[in-house]
Amino acid sequence: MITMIKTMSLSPGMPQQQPPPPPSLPSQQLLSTPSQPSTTLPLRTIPGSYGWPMLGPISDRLDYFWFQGPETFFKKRIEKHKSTVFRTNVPPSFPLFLNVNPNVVAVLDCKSFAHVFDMDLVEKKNILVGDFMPSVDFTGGVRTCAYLDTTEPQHAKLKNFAMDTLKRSSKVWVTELLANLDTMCTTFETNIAKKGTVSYLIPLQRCIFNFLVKSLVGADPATQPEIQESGYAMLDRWLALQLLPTVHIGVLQPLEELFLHSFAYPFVLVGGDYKKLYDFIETQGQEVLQRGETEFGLSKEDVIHNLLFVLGFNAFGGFSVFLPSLIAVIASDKKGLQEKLRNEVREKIGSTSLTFDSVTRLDLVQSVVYETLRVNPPVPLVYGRARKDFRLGSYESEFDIKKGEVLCGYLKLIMKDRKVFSEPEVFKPDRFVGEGSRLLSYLYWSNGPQTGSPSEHNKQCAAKDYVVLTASMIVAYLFKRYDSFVGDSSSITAVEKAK
Ligand code: HEM
Repeated sequence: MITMIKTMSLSPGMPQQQPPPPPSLPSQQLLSTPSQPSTTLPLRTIPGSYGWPMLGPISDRLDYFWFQGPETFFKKRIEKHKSTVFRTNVPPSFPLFLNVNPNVVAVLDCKSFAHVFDMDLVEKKNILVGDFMPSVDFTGGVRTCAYLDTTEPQHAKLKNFAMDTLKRSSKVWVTELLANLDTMCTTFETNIAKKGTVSYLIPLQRCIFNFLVKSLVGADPATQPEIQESGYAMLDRWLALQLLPTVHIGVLQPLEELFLHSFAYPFVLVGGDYKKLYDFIETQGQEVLQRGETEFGLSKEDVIHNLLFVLGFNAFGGFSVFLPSLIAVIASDKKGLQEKLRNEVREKIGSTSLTFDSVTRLDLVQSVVYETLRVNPPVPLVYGRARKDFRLGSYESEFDIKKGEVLCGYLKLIMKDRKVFSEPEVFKPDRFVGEGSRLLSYLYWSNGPQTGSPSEHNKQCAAKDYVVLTASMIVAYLFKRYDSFVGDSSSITAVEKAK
């Protein structure tokens, strides 16, 4: 099986593996363990403020969603405060989010953000998308794994269940992924021949949905035509209603502000869809349900709601955002990247079949996947709440953090940290090849370093390695099938089949 997938257990409360010093940092600036502050850095009051009650949060919200957009919002404040650590508000906020506290301490460099991985310092209860939490009605009244802190006993059970489900699914995962890629490519080849340009977003989502349901649930969507036909769209609607108050769309202002960011939409609008998906898993996922109940001591309801969350939110949601950005990087290339990828795939894989082991030999393919995750992290914001008072260090200063304060990391800027990544704004396909693999300690897309190991004692993505291997396999598949292809993040305009 996959040699990369390790489940090294850390003892409870033990800080996560610390990253080595960034390659471009002089030795006197080595990263100290977050919980052991360096003695040489000056103590500074955290710059920035939350502004007047109500007015501060509204003004920040309008900047974030409308006038600046998230990336400029954070960049401008780094410049203003001359610090990668500062106080600000993040949406959602007033008027109709009265119980949500928008105040956060932004941590926007690799060193200060790494404190969020230290479960001694940071609590992760109900903080997946910030202080705002979508109603538990969306998950059958159950707080699913991603909303649980590591100190809650249910977290260990559910995380172990998720990792076990992934491990067991790995054989089916590959065959199902490849079979569904065949179907998807055949569909859009036919459509390109007819229409010239095709949008691949729906075929791609169908492909992701089918292979994930077969792999994670062990069920065939084809047994229920409505699930096969519309299961992916049901998940899209369910995801959208939960996340709308926090997501920047940037095309409909000011309507977006009034109708999408001002209140939370009720579950009832997608209740029918959710019930259909729940019933499908209950009737078709007997084996995985039984394992959850007998081996992990979970109730049937906990298993189904958590499976649906892992399937729909973590896996389907994550891949639906990530894969179009990966395809866009490759399909829009004009600098010879396709040729290099094609050569690597054909030299190292040739006509042999694709396996998780064989794609780990594709250094450039994997580096392109890592670089896409660095430049376009699919989950851009990660939060944590201080478990106790502690001192947090950036490269230049230290700051006192008080128990209960929320730390907010915007990964798109964190992984462009100049002290770690040279020419951070540039997409360098081979950044992580050879010596560059040292940088994997600073690739944080999974809520932990790429060199770390997800476990019940931390909150790192259970599928950290599966995501990279799956994406690498898709790239390898495309270059076995095509000599080249042209397109962007939503459509393909031309494909040249392998000769
Ligand atoms: C491109 C795809 C994916 C991305 C970008 C992604 C990203 C993430 C991130 C950032 C977190 C941490 C969130 C936080 O605590 O702030 C997370 C957690 C998690 N992910 Fe993924 N994920 C992906 C795919 C998957 C898949 C395929 C699975 C399937 C099992 C999965 C299972 C989980 C679970 C169970 C957690 C919760 C971990 C915990 O509570 O300790 N993810 N994911």
